[in-house]
Amino acid sequence: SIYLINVKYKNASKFLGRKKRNRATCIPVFLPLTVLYLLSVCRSPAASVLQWPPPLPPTAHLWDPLAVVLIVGWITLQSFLYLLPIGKVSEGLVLRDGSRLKYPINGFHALSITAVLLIVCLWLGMPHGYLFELILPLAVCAIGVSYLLSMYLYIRSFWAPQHALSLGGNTGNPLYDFFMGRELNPRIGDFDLKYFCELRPGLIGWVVINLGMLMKEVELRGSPSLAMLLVNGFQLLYVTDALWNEEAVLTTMDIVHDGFGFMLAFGDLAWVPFTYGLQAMFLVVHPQSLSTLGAAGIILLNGIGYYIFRKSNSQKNQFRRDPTHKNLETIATATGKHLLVSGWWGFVRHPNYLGDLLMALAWSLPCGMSHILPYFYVIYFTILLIHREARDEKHCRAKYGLAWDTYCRRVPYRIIPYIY
Ligand SMILES: NC(=O)C1=CN([C@@H]2O[C@H](COP(=O)(O)OP(=O)(O)OC[C@H]3O[C@@H](n4cnc5c(N)ncnc54)[C@H](OP(=O)(O)O)[C@@H]3O)[C@@H](O)[C@H]2O)C=CC1
Ligand SMILES: CC(C)=CCC[C@@H](C)[C@H]1CC=C2C3=C(CC[C@@]21C)[C@@]1(C)CC[C@H](O)C(C)(C)[C@@H]1CC3
Repeated sequence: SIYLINVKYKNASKFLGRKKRNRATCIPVFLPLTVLYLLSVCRSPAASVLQWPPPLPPTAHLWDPLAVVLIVGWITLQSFLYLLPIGKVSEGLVLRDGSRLKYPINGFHALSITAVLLIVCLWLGMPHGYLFELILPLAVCAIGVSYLLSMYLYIRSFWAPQHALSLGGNTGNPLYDFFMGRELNPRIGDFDLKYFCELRPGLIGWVVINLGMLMKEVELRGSPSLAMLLVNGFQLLYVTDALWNEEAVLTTMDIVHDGFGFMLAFGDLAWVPFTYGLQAMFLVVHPQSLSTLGAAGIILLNGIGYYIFRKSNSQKNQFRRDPTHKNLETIATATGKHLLVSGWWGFVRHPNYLGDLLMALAWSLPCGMSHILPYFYVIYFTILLIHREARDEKHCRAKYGLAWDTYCRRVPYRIIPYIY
């Protein structure tokens, strides 16, 4: 059947829609430009995405050798921390050839050591707020690294055995495959490139950049604003949670199904660190005053979102690791696996997405209602999760057949109860 799957995907390029091909050609150009555009608009006084002409920076502002040193140094530091023999080692899901890969679970250690190093550097007088000035060259450099990495990944995939290739990124159409990623789990020795990029340099880099924006605000106004503290606190909680629960990432779609290509390399190394924290950068140039009551409401919203996100993700992970763990109602599927139909997964079909979206909204609200730009993350994330939900639904219907249809009848709403 694996042979048939491979034949099917070899022929797929013939049938790959023109729309999909065009999208795969445009996105590697369009998305990096979007990052630079958003950063430039965010720093401009008007911060309006509709202003014409757009506030494009002169090319000289896009390049700084210091940015190259910082990005290369940062990735080297995170690689070194990844390789430290601390924490446990966990096994991923069973692969098509029946084997299971081993992954180090030391992300939280990496975050803690990075935090200590950062505190020492700040204590020694490092001007961390300078990240605000350097943000465009840093983004350009991170985009460059993600291009180089994706090209390396694409080329090396031709030496990978058939069973190590992803199904979705193996169509024979070079641009589409470059974008989606041909190889599923590219490794250099034991170093897993996809797993490393997904959780380390970009995710930790995101909160380090946020801290830089907070320091810049202190430089400009003497102390951090309540809005800035909330944005930094919420996003730090999100990143800490991801690294504390690092093992759970081994069962996400990206690790299990998706190849490692431009989409994930760029997403992990450039998109996440430079667009997920736009709110903090916005606050440096556009300070907001926030009432105590307003702040309390936003903290409550983030708390509810986080509770739903964490509880639902943990419930599914525990259930997948030990199906007898709790007395939850389930339905049997032909694969031998069960689907939860009670608890969080009986509330909506993607309770974890609902929690994530509530948090996303709470990250933007401290920036006030005057601009759309700080709401970029909520808008993008809603689109991403709707698309992701549809993709997952397709996978699950193909895998579980009638049992999935029964689940959908029992739990009719996808993400938001009574709405979607
Ligand atoms: N901040 C960001 O940029 C992003 C964050 N995320 C977050 O990452 C997390 C993981 O998301 P993602 O990987 O997309 O998907 P999920 O963690 O929701 O996993 C979907 C899988 O869960 C299993 N499943 C679905 N329904 C049930 C059920 N009723 N009972 C038991 N198992 C079920 C199925 O896999 P199987 O049956 O094979 O186990 C399905 O393929 C989410 O919290 C999401 O919000 C995701 C993308 C981007
Ligand atoms: C526009 C573009 C290039 C999109 C690429 C999508 C990626 C940015 C996201 C796909 C899935 C992701 C996940 C996280 C970060 C964003 C990407 C890489 C994640 C690591 C964030 C923290 C969460 O707790 C998580 C571990 C569940 C999550 C996993 C998926």
